[in-house]
Amino acid sequence: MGTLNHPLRPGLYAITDNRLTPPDTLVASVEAALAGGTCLVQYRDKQSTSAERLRQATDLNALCQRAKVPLLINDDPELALRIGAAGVHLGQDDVTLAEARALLGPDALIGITCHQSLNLAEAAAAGGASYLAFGRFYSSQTKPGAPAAGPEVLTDARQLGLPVTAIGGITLSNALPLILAGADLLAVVGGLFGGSPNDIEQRARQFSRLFASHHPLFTTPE
Ligand SMILES: Cc1ncc(COP(=O)(O)OP(=O)(O)O)c(N)n1
Ligand SMILES: Cc1ncsc1CCOP(=O)(O)O
Ligand SMILES: [Mg+2]
Repeated sequence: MGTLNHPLRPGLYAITDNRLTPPDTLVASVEAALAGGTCLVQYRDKQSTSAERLRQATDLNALCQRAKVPLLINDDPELALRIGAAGVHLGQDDVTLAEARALLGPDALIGITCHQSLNLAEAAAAGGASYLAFGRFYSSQTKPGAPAAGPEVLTDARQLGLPVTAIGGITLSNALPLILAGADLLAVVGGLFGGSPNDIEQRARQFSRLFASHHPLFTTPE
């Protein structure tokens, strides 16, 4: 996964969601996910007002900084810049990678959605992306219309030398084939934050254990 000095560690990538992590439970839910070994967090919120997004992202950034885990903001490089988040995740219809890189600078983490396309991944790698995201791999209640992908793209994308992320309908029951196919990060919404909030830490820990057992570069944080 990437080079030795790359700040991204392999493991669970927790993504928030208005429905499953509403404002009143957002911080506690992410705190539980971090306690279970989550190694990357994305604030993804397409419904709240700008003021609410600013407050929630600020709270999450403080939490993630304490845990020494990068926080990325979905879609919104300006919000990432404003709160000093580690970076952004961008899709093919969002602000371009070049614009985000110009705004956030060389050290920002910028992840790019590549759906199931190695061509999109090559373009993202050439443009300076920090990781490549593929999916959806399974049916997803969070984003049902996302284009489908198969695990072979994860294997093929490893040749590009960047961390490879899988997303879409991932649960503890279907995660392992994606790690074995080459995923460095599993980006999860429903499979982590769906179900009982009391079990978020335990679910995160079980995802982390899958990486510990099956990913060659998995390390536990200091
Ligand atoms: C890790 C990760 N991968 C893919 C996405 C999807 O991004 P995008 O295609 O821009 O869709 P939205 O999330 O904005 O609906 C993601 N957010 N994170
Ligand atoms: C944002 C996104 N992009 C592709 S699938 C997806 C949703 C992931 O959520 P879930 O883990 O609940 O399927
Ligand atoms: Mg987007």
